[in-house]
Amino acid sequence: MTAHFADPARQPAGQPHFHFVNGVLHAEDVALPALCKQLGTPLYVYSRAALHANFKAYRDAIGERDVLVCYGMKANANLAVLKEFARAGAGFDIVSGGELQRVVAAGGDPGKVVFSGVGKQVWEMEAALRAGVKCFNVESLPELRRLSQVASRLGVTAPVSLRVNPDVDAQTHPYISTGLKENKFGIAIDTALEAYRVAASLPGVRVVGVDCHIGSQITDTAPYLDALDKLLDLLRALADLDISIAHLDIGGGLGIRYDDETPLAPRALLDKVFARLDASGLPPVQLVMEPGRSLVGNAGILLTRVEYLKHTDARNFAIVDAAMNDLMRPALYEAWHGVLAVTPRSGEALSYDVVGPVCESADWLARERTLALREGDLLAVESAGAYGFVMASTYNSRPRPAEVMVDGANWHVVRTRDTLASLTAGESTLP
Ligand SMILES: Cc1ncc(COP(=O)(O)O)c(C=O)c1O
Ligand SMILES: N[C@@H](CCCC[NH3+])C(=O)O
Repeated sequence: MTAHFADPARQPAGQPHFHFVNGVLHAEDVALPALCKQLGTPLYVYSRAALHANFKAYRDAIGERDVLVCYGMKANANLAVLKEFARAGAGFDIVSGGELQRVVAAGGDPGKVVFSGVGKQVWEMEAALRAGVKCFNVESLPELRRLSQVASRLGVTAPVSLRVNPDVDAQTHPYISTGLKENKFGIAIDTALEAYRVAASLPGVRVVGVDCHIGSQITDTAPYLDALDKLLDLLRALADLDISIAHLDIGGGLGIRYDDETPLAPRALLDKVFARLDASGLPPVQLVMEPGRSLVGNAGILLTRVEYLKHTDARNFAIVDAAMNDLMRPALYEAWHGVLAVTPRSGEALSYDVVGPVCESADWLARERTLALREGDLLAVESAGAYGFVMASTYNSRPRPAEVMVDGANWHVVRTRDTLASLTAGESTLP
């Protein structure tokens, strides 16, 4: 198929499976206007081929090394997405009992699940122990003690890593940095050895690994390597205490291209990590990774239709039918997402703020974008596959959008739009 880019300067950013064919945006071989006609908007569209291409980038970088990729499923927890990664052999990084339930429902192997999160509840520990997860990434001493008690009561021992907070600056948005000592995550690196001693002494847990995750949307290898050096020192100290470690988990966080960022390719990071491990003089350990965004972010877009064009003295607004409740990242982090006309038109282009119908001034998807628009036009919000639908809410009593997976020339609705009835389900009024 020949792809004709309406505006070669503005192809979908880093999204090879979304492309213009004869001036119309396609997902793989599916023309998006026809899809919207059938399913309505707003609509999340994922490319199956893109998911697999992203996973393959990890596999190719891993080669023959012993690395388990545990998909950080908080980025996109749709069952169809999980199933693709489960079939490809991925494990999962979960942060709740609900995520565990989804992994099982998607056919994932609990034996390849690592359980992260600072606030694990007793029922979640019990469910994970019963399912037989690979490891609990424990984030505090109180959690460690609780886990030991819960496991002892069930007559099992819980496999644990301690999530170490290495106090490195991941140079990312402050809301998505997790490896600084002022962040709530993990156990401070300078107290980690003592925490491992405690772990080794507790009856209900058994130490299997060391874990770390420093943040998200990281585009440089340096913070990872700074953290790794600290973890390797810890491994040496643990070896001196005869505490043996089977795996080292370096977390996720690899950044993607939203605008003009250079993404952090798995190979660029892993080649350097392997070199450090090989030079460390330590016995070989399995490496675990927890990538989320880099597996799904550029495998998805959000389609929306222009309801109104509103021109004021100060601004031109394209008021669209998607809003901050559907894609929260711009409102929450002032995140930049590309916006493309699905069928770009010639004519006068104006600078538009693309905004939704929600009653908040933070309800914008993009600002000051040069677009030639008419009412009824379709827009694609790029790089919406990660932290898109999963963070959607029904604020303003808006049904959450449907999700569709495109596979070549076929597509499948992998989650239907919320019904209006579902918006009042479970509520009752006083007599
Ligand atoms: C513990 C943990 N692992 C993995 C991830 C996935 O991160 P990312 O989507 O940036 O790869 C996150 C989110 O930042 C996380 O908190
Ligand atoms: N929700 C964030 C990422 C959070 C990472 C989870 N620890 C985002 O959209 O960028």
